[in-house]
Amino acid sequence: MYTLSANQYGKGEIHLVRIYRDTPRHEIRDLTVTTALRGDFADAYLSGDQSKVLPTDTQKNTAFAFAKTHGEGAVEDYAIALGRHFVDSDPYATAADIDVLVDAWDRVVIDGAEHDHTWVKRGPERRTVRVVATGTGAEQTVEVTGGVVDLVILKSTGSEFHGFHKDEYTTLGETDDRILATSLDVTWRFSAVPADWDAAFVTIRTALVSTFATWHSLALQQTLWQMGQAALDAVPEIAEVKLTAPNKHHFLYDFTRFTVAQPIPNDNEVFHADDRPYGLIEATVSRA
Ligand SMILES: O=c1[nH]c(=O)c2[nH]c(=O)[nH]c2[nH]1
Repeated sequence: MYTLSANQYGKGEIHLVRIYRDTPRHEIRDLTVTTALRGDFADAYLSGDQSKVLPTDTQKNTAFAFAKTHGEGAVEDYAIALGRHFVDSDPYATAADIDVLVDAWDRVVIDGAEHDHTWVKRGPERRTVRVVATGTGAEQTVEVTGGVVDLVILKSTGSEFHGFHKDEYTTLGETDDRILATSLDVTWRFSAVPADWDAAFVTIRTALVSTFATWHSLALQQTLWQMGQAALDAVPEIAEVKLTAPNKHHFLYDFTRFTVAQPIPNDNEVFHADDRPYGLIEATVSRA
């Protein structure tokens, strides 16, 4: 009467910190890893037979072990090794999804000199890596998606919004000068392996941020379209960019309602930063 249409299982948000301490100047890598296996696991649900289930606890242990044994390259290399390991070694897994959130730490600077082993967490922005490893041997495919979440960005001018469609419920005023602010979640799908995963991330992030800053915006929609194109221009190894952008509205505070003797001017200087609701603007930009 019913069918188990889909299932997957794994460990959520394995928070692991790897310190590289081969020299007095240590390095830190702060990862939050989520694993998910797909494959011949229906019995675990349908009859309660767990004989094919590699425990999520084991998946967690493997994530920690690989931080040491496969942690020398980029985060992408680590995630690829972990994903491949699960599909190569688990006879019941046909696919493994590895999602990684990377927290950045900035080195403490004392009297102009970077400290060797102390950092301050940057946040909230985090780099993301998603690896989907499917199949084994010659049939194996590995898809890599890079990205960034919670990239909060604001420009105080260079943004307009007017000429929009209006109906009997429209109250929004037109503007040729407003704050444009968002918290970007962006992913980009790799169609080829870049020479340097870290350099690809920096190049794409720079393209996104500088386009947001320099493009004179007629709407957040138009800005996203420009940012997506800039990312594709910057790194040939990516095939598609998905952008999700809440429009973090900043409303000019209305001082004209006050009965003060001297009217208080507000020439785009004082805003109410409204956290919700927000416009939610999304776009996927692909190579034609
Ligand atoms: O850039 C914008 N796009 C919209 O679709 C929209 N709608 C709205 O009320 N403000 C804005 N701003």
